[in-house]
Amino acid sequence: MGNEKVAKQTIVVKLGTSVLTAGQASLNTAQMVELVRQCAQLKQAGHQVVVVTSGAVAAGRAALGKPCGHSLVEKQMLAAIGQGQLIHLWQNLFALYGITVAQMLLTRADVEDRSRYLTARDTLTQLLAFDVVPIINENDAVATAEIKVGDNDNLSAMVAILANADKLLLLTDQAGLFTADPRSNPDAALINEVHCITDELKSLAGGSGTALGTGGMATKLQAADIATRAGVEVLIARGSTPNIIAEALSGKAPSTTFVCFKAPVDGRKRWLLAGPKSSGRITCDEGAVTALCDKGASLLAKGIVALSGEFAVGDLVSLCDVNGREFAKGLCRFNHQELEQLKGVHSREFAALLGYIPSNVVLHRDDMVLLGNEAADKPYKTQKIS
Ligand SMILES: Nc1ncnc2c1ncn2[C@@H]1O[C@H](COP(=O)(O)OP(=O)(O)O)[C@@H](O)[C@H]1O
Ligand SMILES: N[C@@H](CCC(=O)OP(=O)(O)O)C(=O)O
Repeated sequence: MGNEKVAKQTIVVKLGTSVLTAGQASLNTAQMVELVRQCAQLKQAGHQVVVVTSGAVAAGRAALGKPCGHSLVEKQMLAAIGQGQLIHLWQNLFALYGITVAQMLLTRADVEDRSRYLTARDTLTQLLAFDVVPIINENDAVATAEIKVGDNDNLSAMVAILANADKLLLLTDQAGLFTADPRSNPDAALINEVHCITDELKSLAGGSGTALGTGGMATKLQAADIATRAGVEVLIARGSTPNIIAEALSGKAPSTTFVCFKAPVDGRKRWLLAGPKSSGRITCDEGAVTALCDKGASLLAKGIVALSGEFAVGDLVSLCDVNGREFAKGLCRFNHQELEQLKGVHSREFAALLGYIPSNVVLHRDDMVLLGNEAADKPYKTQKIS
């Protein structure tokens, strides 16, 4: 950080199991001490820090000392054992720097529901205002399949949106995203800058190469996709590199930066990006895509070509062009049965077809967020690292 004046930023630091265990079966305290020192340095430089921590399952496994953790319920039990140990450790380590920490355990349900999202956001904001470092993990012990995020990469993107963060730093056991998994491809090149998360890029990202990690690079790309769309810059870097937090943020260490071209979105539109899952898909004709993307219009039934999925009034749906590219999402004012009758139809015919007119538009502009994922000519740049 040096002594140079930097604008105060909110930085979310996600610490994967791979970093916290340094490749061993239990938490590596020396590594955690070093990461806390670096977070304290960030705060010293005037930034706000939020930590998204993995490692509860690893800590629980070591504490129990019996072979287990293959089934979901066993993993949940291990997380319940390990979470207490994990937060206790963070609390003691941050206390060495006079920093108070707070624990927040979240599931998808906490961000899906708008009022719960606002509560989590307000708590987080309040903690930061009081100079506390929030330490966040998924509430694994109670996270059923329906409500779990499932991996801390996606969770950290949601947290970055909740915290209105400037940057999300994903620290892992690799220097970033490579053109192939470096564990099995030693010639793989580091991708140092990503401009657009394309299907080609997604195909380069494999799962976790270890028994303890969840999701590998695939979930880190999903996280980068969500966070950059909300205006948060995302970096992936190796957590064990000396002074990595400052070095990655200043662009001095090898890393992958997901450049954010989108202006930050506000309020409800941030929640639309972080919170609800899409329940259906609406395919729009070319005219509708242009009207929505370039002219600030709302979606009319006339521009709908096809639909899929089952959704109720107020559910989140994805809007796609005729090539299947998702370009927006938002809250639909009709259910799927109604829309099946109304697609391609002018609103003046709604009353005759339905017997009532719930709304003249299918998706109002205010309830919609554009994803801005135009195909880029050069989606990424690679770099040789020694
Ligand atoms: N294209 C890729 N570039 C870098 N790492 C990759 C790639 N594909 C898969 N991986 C794997 O992703 C792993 C990191 O993810 P993960 O194990 O989930 O770590 P963490 O616990 O830090 O979230 C790496 O150890 C690597 O084996
Ligand atoms: N919530 C889990 C971690 C889940 C997860 O995504 O792990 P990782 O891929 O190591 O970041 C735990 O605390 O063990």
